[in-house]
Amino acid sequence: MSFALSEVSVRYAASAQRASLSGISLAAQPGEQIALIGPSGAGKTTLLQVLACGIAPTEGKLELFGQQPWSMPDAGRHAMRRRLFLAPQTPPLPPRQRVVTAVLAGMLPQWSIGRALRSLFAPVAAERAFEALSRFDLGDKLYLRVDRLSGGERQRCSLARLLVSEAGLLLVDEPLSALDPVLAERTLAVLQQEARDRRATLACSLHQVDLALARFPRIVGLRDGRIMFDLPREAVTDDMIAKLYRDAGAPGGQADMDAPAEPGQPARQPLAARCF
Ligand SMILES: Nc1ncnc2c1ncn2[C@@H]1O[C@H](COP(=O)(O)OP(=O)(O)OP(=O)(O)O)[C@@H](O)[C@H]1O
Repeated sequence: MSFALSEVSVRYAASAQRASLSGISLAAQPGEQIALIGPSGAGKTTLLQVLACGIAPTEGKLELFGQQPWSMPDAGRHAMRRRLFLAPQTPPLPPRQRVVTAVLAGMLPQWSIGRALRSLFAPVAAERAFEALSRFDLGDKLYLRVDRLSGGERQRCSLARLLVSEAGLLLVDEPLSALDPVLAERTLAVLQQEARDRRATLACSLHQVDLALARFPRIVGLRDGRIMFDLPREAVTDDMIAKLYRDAGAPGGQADMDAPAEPGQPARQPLAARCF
């Protein structure tokens, strides 16, 4: 098993009265490709952060590669993080850094401190960065400064980091948000091919539902921190998608349903429970 979440809940200190994830159970075999879909605020980023050991579950259990990272000493958990790669929604690329250095940061977990320091001054594997960037049509940007890139180029530069990593679990958070439809399709194809080539597990959050259904064999629909469905794409219906996104964030959505009922009125059912 690449990962297994059982009954995982997350409450952020800043919004502790409401769980951002509620009792999530989800597991993936090596090599599986899973799309996470759902409205804004559904908990997709939080779920990826939990899988990346960036956030400890408030309740429940996380297993990665058959081990429980939060039962380990810090050093063991850091070692485990080297086996996964999280490409965040907003890439943390230093603006004044050259693209080559930013991409090679994806290799840092494999390098000694000496090699990492040397590479800051003279990139030690520039050809790897060039190959990765070329797969996203950015080979000519190798020595440009990051702040000279467009938003879409920066996003793909961040994904090139994933290509030079050696991770077996690839966690990708909305990788296509700054890309036009043609580039989005090509970029996703590169990510999925890379995952197949290295037999890595890929979990990818997407707002492009059509693309998710067209390209991913397994679709997980999240809403209000809960899994609404976890199905092969052939089993996902238009009705399920409509319900997943219906009234999300609008008055009458989950937040409204959580409000106490008026005296004498029956307690209101959460929206999720009504829909599914
Ligand atoms: N650091 C934080 N502190 C407090 N609440 C947070 C924090 N991060 C996320 N949340 C809350 O947790 C919930 C889930 O957020 P999350 O970012 O996981 O959703 P998402 O599905 O990735 O949304 P989007 O599609 O808009 O990126 C939201 O209600 C959000 O406000």
